[in-house]
Amino acid sequence: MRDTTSLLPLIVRDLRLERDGRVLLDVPIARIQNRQRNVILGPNGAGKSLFLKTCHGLVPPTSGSIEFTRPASAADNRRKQAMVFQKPVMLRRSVRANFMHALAMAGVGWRERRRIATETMAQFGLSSLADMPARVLSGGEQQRLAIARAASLWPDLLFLDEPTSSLDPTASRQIEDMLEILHERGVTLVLTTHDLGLARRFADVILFFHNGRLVEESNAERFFTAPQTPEAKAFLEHRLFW
Ligand SMILES: Nc1ncnc2c1ncn2[C@@H]1O[C@H](COP(=O)(O)OP(=O)(O)OP(=O)(O)O)[C@@H](O)[C@H]1O
Repeated sequence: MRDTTSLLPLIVRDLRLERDGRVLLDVPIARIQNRQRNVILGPNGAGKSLFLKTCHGLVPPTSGSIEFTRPASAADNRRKQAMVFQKPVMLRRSVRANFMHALAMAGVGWRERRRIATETMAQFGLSSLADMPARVLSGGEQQRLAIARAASLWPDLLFLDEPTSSLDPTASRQIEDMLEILHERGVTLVLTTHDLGLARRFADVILFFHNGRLVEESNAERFFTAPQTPEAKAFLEHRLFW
């Protein structure tokens, strides 16, 4: 049963990430609200992936804070947020075993692991692949497995780095359908993408980055119809380069 006590909103304040004298991230304030579909846009090298990894706790910032409004224990925090990487990491085992391993790592008992794995595979159309070695799946199937595996404990917050990159239109649509299911089940989503079609269809909120700076955080409809900054306007007109 999903725990309905959310950690969110997540508030980012005065976040800076510097490496070798270069400012890679500069985010005075950002808010990830409960149950929203947040899409991070920006040109190559804008800092989108770094922002995700920093919010997820994988990259420590140079300064600033990233805080959940309702802080939980460290163990709860780990269980309540998950991240799917651009290149999914698959164990050299079956699809089912990939689920079982992830659930074991999260401290779920054996009987419960089997039940959750079976249910999650059924929910996301992966049952017929259960005994296939995960490494031989197509790119689209691997991405579906990676998302379903991360979602199997129904985290509060799921970060996804370019979940549809290098997928064909059908596989991309399957991923989008999965994301809609997660949204409907109350998972807050934060994803990066270069697919403006996906962003227009899917996003509630856009966080637009340029040169490491969060230039605009806005309701998605407003972002696409009336961008507030010259950078966002240029980006939407395909005129913004690094
Ligand atoms: N560990 C690191 N150390 C130093 N610089 C880094 C590190 N990781 C990323 N960078 C630099 O930070 C900048 C932002 O990288 P990031 O991967 O976040 O961009 P992005 O917006 O996700 O780009 P893309 O759309 O091309 O994936 C880049 O200039 C990159 O070279």
